[in-house]
Amino acid sequence: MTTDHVTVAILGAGSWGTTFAKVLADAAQERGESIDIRLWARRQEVTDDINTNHTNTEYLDDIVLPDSITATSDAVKAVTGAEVVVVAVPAQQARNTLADLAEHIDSEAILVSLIKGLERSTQATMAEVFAQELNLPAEQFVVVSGPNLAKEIAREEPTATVVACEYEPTAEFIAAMTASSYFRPYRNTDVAGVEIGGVVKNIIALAVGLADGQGYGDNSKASIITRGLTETTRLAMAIGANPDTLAGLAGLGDLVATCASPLSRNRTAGKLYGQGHTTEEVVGQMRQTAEGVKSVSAVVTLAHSHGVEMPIAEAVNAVVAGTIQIRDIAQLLLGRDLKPEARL
Ligand SMILES: NC(=O)c1ccc[n+]([C@@H]2O[C@H](COP(=O)([O-])OP(=O)(O)OC[C@H]3O[C@@H](n4cnc5c(N)ncnc54)[C@H](O)[C@@H]3O)[C@@H](O)[C@H]2O)c1
Ligand SMILES: O=P(O)(O)OC[C@H](O)CO
Repeated sequence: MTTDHVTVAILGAGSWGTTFAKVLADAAQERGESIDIRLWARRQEVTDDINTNHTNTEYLDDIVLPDSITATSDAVKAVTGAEVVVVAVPAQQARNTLADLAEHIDSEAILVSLIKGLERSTQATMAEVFAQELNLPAEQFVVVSGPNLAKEIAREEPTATVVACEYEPTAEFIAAMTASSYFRPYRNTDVAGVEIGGVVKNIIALAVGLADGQGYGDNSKASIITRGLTETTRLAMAIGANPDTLAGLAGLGDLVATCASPLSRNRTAGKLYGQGHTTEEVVGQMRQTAEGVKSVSAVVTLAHSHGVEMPIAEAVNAVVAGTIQIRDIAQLLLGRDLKPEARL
């Protein structure tokens, strides 16, 4: 696999899909290689903004996008002939999006998931959804996940990430396509660990936002982050992941970025809950995807099926479902049986 003259389709021209297009374009330019990036946007006004002004103002303000990115509202046109297909739609839309395009995606194409969510109705990871819908071998599935707040990356602020594939040469290829002066990818073969890290950190960020909305300070938030990492790691190990992955960029790294940043949509949604808003009100106010709200019930169901204890995720699930009063959460978590700190 060579990185020169690659044709890439990106499905989803929101914050991260558009930013990732810029990452690929800038990396190719730095290597002195050409790349053809077709970004699929559902709405014509987004397509027009990208093609005419080289901006995606709705999601990325006045960030200028490289010329090698073209937008189309025709998803079939975007994926036809693409050697790499990147998927950046919300998790609950992944299956339908792939099913609609399955016959047009090249059987040898590499599929890259940027998604940090589980499918709510099946508790499937994106690795599972992609494999089921495209009959995709593990060697062709890559997940990219890490402390990657899109707006910071679009401004070319330095960051690292994880590019995971069970077949290391594929991860190596996608890492080579993304590496640039502001974006440093590390390879990993632990797809399950990388995916779970990205999914559960959104739920922990909701909990941190909740604490914020309640007016609690840094001790409460540090406690949630630390114990949140413990329960994330427990779930990841139960589905066969390597605990080291969760101590890395796709676990701890992303957890810190998301829980600390006012840019995080999950943390912002959590804060609204903490201020007393209902799920209907929170979803109504959020203009972008907060995956944790949709994924939390699936995470809790998955944890139950593996006999894994996840008290913070359980509490967030109860808040999202509207079955608990916000003021009762602290006592729900602090009133549990005392036990040794042992991490796992
Ligand atoms: N924004 C970030 O900083 C960031 C970083 C890393 C990972 N992610 C993950 O990337 C994924 C996408 O997030 P985002 O931030 O780009 O979201 P976003 O809300 O900014 O954009 C989502 C995109 O999906 C499209 N979309 C919405 N519903 C759709 C449907 N029914 N069918 C097809 N397309 C649909 C939207 O039009 C939009 O283009 C999420 O899983 C998120 O967790 C986001
Ligand atoms: O804005 P959030 O909460 O979806 O988080 C964005 C990224 O996942 C951070 O790595």
